[in-house]
Amino acid sequence: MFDLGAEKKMKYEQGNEGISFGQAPMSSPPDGELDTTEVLNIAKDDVLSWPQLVRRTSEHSYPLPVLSQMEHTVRPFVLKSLEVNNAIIDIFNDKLGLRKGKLMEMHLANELSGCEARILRNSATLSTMKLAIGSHTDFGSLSILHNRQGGLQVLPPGSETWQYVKPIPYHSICNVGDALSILSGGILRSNLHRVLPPPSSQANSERWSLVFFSRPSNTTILRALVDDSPVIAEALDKKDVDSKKMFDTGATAQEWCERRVRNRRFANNTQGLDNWKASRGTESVDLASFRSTTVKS
Ligand SMILES: O=C(O)CCC(=O)C(=O)O
Ligand SMILES: [Fe+2]
Repeated sequence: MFDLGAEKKMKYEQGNEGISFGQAPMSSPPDGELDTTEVLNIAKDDVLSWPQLVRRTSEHSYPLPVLSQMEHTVRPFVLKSLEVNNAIIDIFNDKLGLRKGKLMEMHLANELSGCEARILRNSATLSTMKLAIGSHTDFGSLSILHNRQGGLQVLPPGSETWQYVKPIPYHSICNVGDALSILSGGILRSNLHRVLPPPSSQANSERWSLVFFSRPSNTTILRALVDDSPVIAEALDKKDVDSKKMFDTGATAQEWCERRVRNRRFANNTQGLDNWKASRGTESVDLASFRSTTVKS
C-alpha cells in the first residue's frame, strides 16, 4: 500500500480541500519540512456505507488492500473503535455535569463527520532526530492509538521538555483532541505531541501505528457547553478574556478540521510561519517549544 510508488499513490491522495481521507503527505510547521511518516486515512462514513462510498469517489477511493479487507478487518475495527469511543465519551459527559447523552448527540455514527481510521508507516531511518510527525494536537474528540514501537512524545503543559510515552503491550493510548477540549471549556486538555523515530533497541526499524480519530458531526458548532453544565460554565469563568475566545470558535467541527488539515499539508505549506499559525489548534505554547529537542525518557 505504501510501496505503490509515487505516481500510483497520487490516485489515493487526500486532495487539497482540507478533507482528510486518503493518502496524506504532511509537513511540520514552522519549518515546513516533510514529515517522514506516511499516512492513509479511511473515512468512517465510507466504512459504514460500504460498498457505497460517500466521502471518496469510486475512481479515487482507497488502495486495494483496504478495499479487500473492508468487511473482515476495517469495518470491525471501526465499529469496535466507535464502541470504545462512545463509552469514554459517555463517562466524560457525566463527569462534566452534562445531561445524559448530550455529548453523544454530537457524535452520532450515522451523521457525516471527520471520524477516520489512520494507518501510519515511518520507514527505518538512521537519523534519530528527524521528525516522523511534527508537534500537533489532534483535531477532534478522542484518538485511540495502537503502537508497538516507541517514538511518541508529549509536551506537558508549561514544560519545554518532551517526554516519551512508552507503549505497553495490549494497551492503547487515548488522547483528547481539540473538539472535546473546546466543548468542555478546557477541563479536558488536548495534548501536544509529536513522533520521533523509535529510540534505543527499536532504532532503525520501520514503525507502524494505527489510530481511530473520533470527531463531532460536521455541523456541530465548537464552543464550550456553558449553558449545559455549571461545571463547564465555572471552568470558563476562571479564564482570562483572551483564553475565553478560544472556547467560542465560531467554527463547525468540519470547518475546524478542514482548516487544520489544509495548513498541515506539505503541498500547502508555503507561507512558513503564517501556515504554522493557521494550522494551530487549542495549544498555547510558544514557538521555541516546537523547535525544542530536549527529551526526557
Ligand atoms: O503514531 C503515533 O504514535 C502517533 C500518531 C499521531 O499522533 C497522529 O496521527 O495524529
Ligand atoms: Fe496526533
